[in-house]
Amino acid sequence: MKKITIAIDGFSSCGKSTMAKDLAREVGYIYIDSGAMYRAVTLYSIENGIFDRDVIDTERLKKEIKDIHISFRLNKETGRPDTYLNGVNVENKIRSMEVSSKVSPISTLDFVREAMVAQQQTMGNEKGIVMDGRDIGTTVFPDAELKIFVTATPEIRAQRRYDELKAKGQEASFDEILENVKQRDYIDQNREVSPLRKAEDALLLDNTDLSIEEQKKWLFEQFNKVSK
Ligand SMILES: Nc1ncnc2c1ncn2[C@@H]1O[C@H](COP(=O)(O)OP(=O)(O)OP(=O)(O)O)[C@@H](O)[C@H]1O
Ligand SMILES: Nc1ccn([C@@H]2O[C@H](COP(=O)(O)O)[C@@H](O)[C@H]2O)c(=O)n1
Repeated sequence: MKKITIAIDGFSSCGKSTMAKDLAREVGYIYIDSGAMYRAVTLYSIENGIFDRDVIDTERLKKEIKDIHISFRLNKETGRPDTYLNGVNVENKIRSMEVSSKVSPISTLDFVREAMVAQQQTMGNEKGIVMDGRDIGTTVFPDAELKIFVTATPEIRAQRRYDELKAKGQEASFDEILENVKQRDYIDQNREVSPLRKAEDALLLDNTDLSIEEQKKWLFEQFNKVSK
């Protein structure tokens, strides 16, 4: 079977990585969570004083972007890749509400996007990759053989994230999560560089009323059609 490139884009917390990870594991492809890379740059900026409240010192970040090294290593316990920032496992830290509230402004910066896209394209140069994000089908892999664009109502997305955090025993406010989801969607859709949008040749999946199993089955069907 020939190896292909799979791009899964869509709105915040709509299930992109759940679908992408499952498919990658089943078909033996590499899985890359591109959002984790923008989150790692954001964490670096928070930890290194590049933020003054919500203001970003863009000149400093521009100088230091070359010193920000992001990689993924398989976590044997979860069977999933963890994100490393300059050699340190930051998988939990990058999922905090503080990072979530600052990541979209960081992702509007052209030099940040340039650096991330270059690394993502290198990761995918041998195909056999499933990458999820916001601009994978439009900018990172415009020639991907399979492109999916996922959406669901903001309320259901916030509810799923809320349930996830509660199940992990973490403090969570539904209203705060919903506000964050809506705010990130707005910034991601309205930024100048590579705004979030469906690629013309992407298949649209609204999973508001689909279970994880149902969306998984749908994705496998699409994969089987294209990869033959
Ligand atoms: N169809 C579904 N029905 C119910 N829950 C789902 C469904 N798809 C995903 N989920 C759950 O919703 C939550 C968010 O999913 P996931 O992390 O895959 O979204 P994402 O689009 O990758 O998010 P992000 O934009 O933050 O990277 C997870 O808890 C996941 O288990
Ligand atoms: N290709 C991408 C991926 C992500 N972003 C930005 O990062 C934020 C966090 O992403 P998650 O997938 O973890 O939710 C997201 O809201 C975007 O601002 C991006 O710009 N491009």
